[in-house]
This record gives sequence, structure tokens and C-alpha cells, in this order.
Amino acid sequence: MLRVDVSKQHGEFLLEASFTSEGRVTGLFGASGAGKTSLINIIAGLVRPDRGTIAIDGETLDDTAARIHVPPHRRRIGYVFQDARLFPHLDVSHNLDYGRRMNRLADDPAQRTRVVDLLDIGSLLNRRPGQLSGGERQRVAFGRALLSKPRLLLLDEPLGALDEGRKLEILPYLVRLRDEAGIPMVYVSHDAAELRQLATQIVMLRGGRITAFGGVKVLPVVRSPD
Ligand SMILES: Nc1ncnc2c1ncn2[C@@H]1O[C@H](COP(=O)(O)OP(=O)(O)OP(=O)(O)O)[C@@H](O)[C@H]1O
Repeated sequence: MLRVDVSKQHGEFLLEASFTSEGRVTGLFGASGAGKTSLINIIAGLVRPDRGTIAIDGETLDDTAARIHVPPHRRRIGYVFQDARLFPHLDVSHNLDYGRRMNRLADDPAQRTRVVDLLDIGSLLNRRPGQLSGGERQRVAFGRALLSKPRLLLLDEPLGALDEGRKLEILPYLVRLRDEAGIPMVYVSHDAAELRQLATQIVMLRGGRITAFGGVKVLPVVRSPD
């Protein structure tokens, strides 16, 4: 369970967010500038809240009143960005190993095989990121994050840089992650259709405030152009 109750002033912008989610995929929905990235940077520990608490499964990661701030690398939280941010000089296999090594986790060949199969990246292992399509790079980034065995996975518009065709190609892999990887996710998007397919819980942000919380039915209805 993820518990968030924080505020943060960024210049003129005030973020104030409080919610609890048990969803397998918590969708953070809002227009550009709503505060989505600011909020997940706080959950990741990259930004300290001015006030408030963050807890996962009962473990406190931030509590400003108690002066608790667990640093990002001790949170066991994976983060996937819009651009995959793979290491260009390492092949896919070594990129996949990176998160595990950084977290000093023992090699787990069975888990590695499961993740490689889940994301269908077995044929890419010897290639470097420059030899992959944008969608393939994102699949590798998901794999690298999963292999660090996070207890929560943060995804900030992971399909944002892809065209519609590629998005449709990747979405089924994310649905598989949701249903088979067993790691709760916070998934940032301004695309209601994407969240409708993926999220189990929605947090809607506008101007730094939560304006709706609930199932995907709180999302605006997307109409196709006539
Ligand atoms: N370090 C900072 N200093 C000052 N203002 C900031 C800082 N970080 C974010 N902001 C402001 O906070 C607001 C929310 O930004 P944020 O990146 O969280 O929005 P977002 O919902 O993720 O938007 P997008 O979808 O465009 O990425 C914006 O007005 C932004 O300019």
C-alpha cells in the first residue's frame, strides 16, 4: 500500500497531494504542469517534501515532522523515464544487469529469464541501445527496472516519446507487467485512453491539487473525432 500526504512549493507552484492506493497500477493523470513529475520525484526521494509523509507497506520513507528522509537508493523504488536512459556503451544484457548490480543483488537467472521472456527481449541481448527502436529501448528499460527487484515501480510517461503505432505495440507488455510481475506501479500519463487500459486506480491532478480519485471511471471520456 502506498500512502502519500505531502506538500511542496516550487516557485509559484504549490503541490498538495494526499491519497492512499492499494492499486496494482496507480495512474497519475493530469495536463502538462499539473504536478505529476513533481509528485513522483517526491515518492522516489529525489525531491524532499516541505511537509508530510510517504510510506510504502507501512514503512515510512519520508516524515518531515520526524525528520525522516530515506535516500533514493535505499528506497527500493524503480524509475522508468520517458526516454529509456540506457547506457549507450553497454549492450542490452549488461544494461539489464546494471540495476541488480547497483543494488548488490545476487544473480537470479530464473528471474532474469522470466523478465526477458515477459518483455520479449531475448533476441536483443547482444545489441547496443543505438541499434534498437524506441519501443525496444523502453522494453529494456522496464526489464532493467524490474531486475533491481523494486517494491514499487514509477513510470513517468514511458510511452510519451513513441508514436501511436509503437504505443499500441508496447501497451500489451505493460498489461503483462501489471498482471504477472507482481510489482505495484505508479504510472504517469496525460493520456486517458492509455490509463483506461492499464490503471486500476486513478489520481487526477490539476494545478498541484488532487481533483478526483477512484477507479478508471473518473477519467474523462475520450471521444474519437467525428
Ligand atoms: N524545481 C522547480 N522549480 C520551480 N518550479 C518547478 C520546479 N519543478 C517543477 N516546477 C513547476 O511545477 C509545475 C509542475 O511541474 P511538473 O513537471 O510536476 O508537471 P507535470 O504534470 O509533470 O507536467 P508535464 O506533463 O509537462 O511533464 C510546473 O509549473 C513547473 O514549472
